[in-house]
Amino acid sequence: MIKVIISGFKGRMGSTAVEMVNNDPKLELAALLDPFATEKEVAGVPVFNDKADVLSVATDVWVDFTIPDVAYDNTKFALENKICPVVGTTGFTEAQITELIALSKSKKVGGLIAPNFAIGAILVMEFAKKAAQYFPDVEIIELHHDNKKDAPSGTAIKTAELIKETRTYKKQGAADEVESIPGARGAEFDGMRIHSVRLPGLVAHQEVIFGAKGEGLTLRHDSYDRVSFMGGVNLGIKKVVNIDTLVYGLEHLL
Ligand SMILES: NC(=O)C1=CN([C@@H]2O[C@H](COP(=O)(O)OP(=O)(O)OC[C@H]3O[C@@H](n4cnc5c(N)ncnc54)[C@H](OP(=O)(O)O)[C@@H]3O)[C@@H](O)[C@H]2O)C=CC1
Ligand SMILES: O=C(O)C1=N[C@H](C(=O)O)C[C@H](O)C1
Repeated sequence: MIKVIISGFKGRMGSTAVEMVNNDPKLELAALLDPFATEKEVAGVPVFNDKADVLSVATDVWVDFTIPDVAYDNTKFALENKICPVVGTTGFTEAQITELIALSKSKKVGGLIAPNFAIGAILVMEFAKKAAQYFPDVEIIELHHDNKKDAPSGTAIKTAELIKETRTYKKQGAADEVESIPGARGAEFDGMRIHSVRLPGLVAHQEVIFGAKGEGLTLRHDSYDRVSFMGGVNLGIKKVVNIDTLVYGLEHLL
């Protein structure tokens, strides 16, 4: 039985993860964390407001769906206390990820930071990396619900990072292009462009559009429901307890 703590358990993803853990007989919900929670327990599971108090119960895996400002500290705290982090919260910097990987290696604790847990999103990233070898002109459009705090999405950043590995650098668009409204061409990452759409009704969606002479290629993934992320979270929880380093991206555990 793997004992799990869920940080951010009242949020959209945290509450879906609680349901997933409760429905898996191989997992046990051992603790819940939210600094603003007033209840002391939920169905017999202790609720903590302060992460230091989580250490009063035995836990193997720390699932984190909170906010960028606290997820880095939470992940560091979990690793330092030999709890394997499975982190979906986005907004980590490259330097933070590098530092956390080094910490995990020194502590010999497994972990996962995954900007996206949906298998279709992982496949789009992999296909995009492959396509960028042949199509250096690419724009990423990510579309999310209007309560999302970070932009661009963690998935869009990771997609751009993977594309960068195979794409020959190119500053896209006309050399003399002008933005008559600032931001019209989106964010620039290594010469390619990322656009963020926020609308009520959306969940999580991404298009990677490649263009070349006389042809185009569009890769699209849609998460219509947060249940789409739960297979990946479940797999992450079960895998991190058997590895001794933190990895960035679910693809490393598939
Ligand atoms: N990797 C993936 O596949 C996915 C990742 N995400 C990412 O997960 C994160 C959460 O998304 P979502 O669930 O939609 O957001 P929500 O705003 O619904 O949930 C975040 C929760 O964290 C709580 N919180 C704030 N501070 C703390 C803290 N210090 N400790 C514990 N909990 C805290 C918030 O409480 P309060 O509201 O009271 O402030 C809220 O309940 C985002 O970064 C998002 O990008 C989302 C979907 C999929
Ligand atoms: O905030 C969200 O909702 C999502 N966040 C992740 C991201 O930033 O990529 C994953 C998914 O897109 C949903």
